[in-house]
Amino acid sequence: MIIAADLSRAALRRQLRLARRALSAPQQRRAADALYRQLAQHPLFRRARHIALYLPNDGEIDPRPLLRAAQRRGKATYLPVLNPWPRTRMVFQRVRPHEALLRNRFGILEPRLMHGRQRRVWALDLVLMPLVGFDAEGGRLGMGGGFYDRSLAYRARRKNAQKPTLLGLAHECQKVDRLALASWDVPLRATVTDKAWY
Ligand SMILES: Nc1nc2c(c(=O)[nH]1)N(C=O)[C@@H](CNc1ccc(C(=O)N[C@@H](CCC(=O)O)C(=O)O)cc1)CN2
Ligand SMILES: Nc1ncnc2c1ncn2[C@@H]1O[C@H](COP(=O)(O)OP(=O)(O)OP(=O)(O)O)[C@@H](O)[C@H]1O
Repeated sequence: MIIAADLSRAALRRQLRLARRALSAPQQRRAADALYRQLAQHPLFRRARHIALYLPNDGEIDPRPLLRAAQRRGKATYLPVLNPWPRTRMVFQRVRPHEALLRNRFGILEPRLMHGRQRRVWALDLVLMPLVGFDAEGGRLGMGGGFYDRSLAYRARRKNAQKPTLLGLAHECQKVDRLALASWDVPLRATVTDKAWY
């Protein structure tokens, strides 16, 4: 059975979530600024016209400075929205600067579900992904819902699918030496932290 592996994954998640939640408000602000400086002038960000981001939750590094920069530059910006049915599905929906947001079942802010504003993942240029842990080989440990993995599952079947570029965003303290990849894990092009690119 795979219980031992599952347990260590769960324990790893707990530790890493504690570490990012322990960051103070000023540390979070500095990290968000530093992340912005790592990415805002990078060609992957500058060239992308359709970009998915997220709104920070549970101590995640805050990509809102990048969200605002993308909107200022006239890019289309998207946020993940959980589907009411099937509950395992997540879609990417366009979000505009002062749009009202609602809390989903995990307490994360998201736009109100509107089918006409959704875009298929493979038609996005860049997806900036939240994560709990990462390694330098493109490994990503998420919250455990499998939402990103499922929405990107087509990549495993079409290995040469180039779009979208996947970048993890994280605090430096979320780095681990090596994550065991599950069969459904979709490798990241890189993870960007407040300190470096991996
Ligand atoms: N900011 C952000 N938005 C995101 C994600 C994310 O990781 N970060 N997601 C990435 O997938 C999706 C939401 N996935 C999530 C999966 C589990 C939990 C969570 O907190 N689970 C609780 C227990 C479940 C419950 O409260 O009912 C927990 O683990 O404590 C939260 C979000 C979509 N939006
Ligand atoms: N492509 C897929 N098809 C079906 N089920 C999947 C797929 N990807 C992941 N899952 C399911 O989702 C569960 C959670 O996966 P995993 O622990 O890798 O999520 P995660 O990457 O941490 O979460 P998230 O992507 O939401 O941040 C797995 O146990 C698996 O059953």
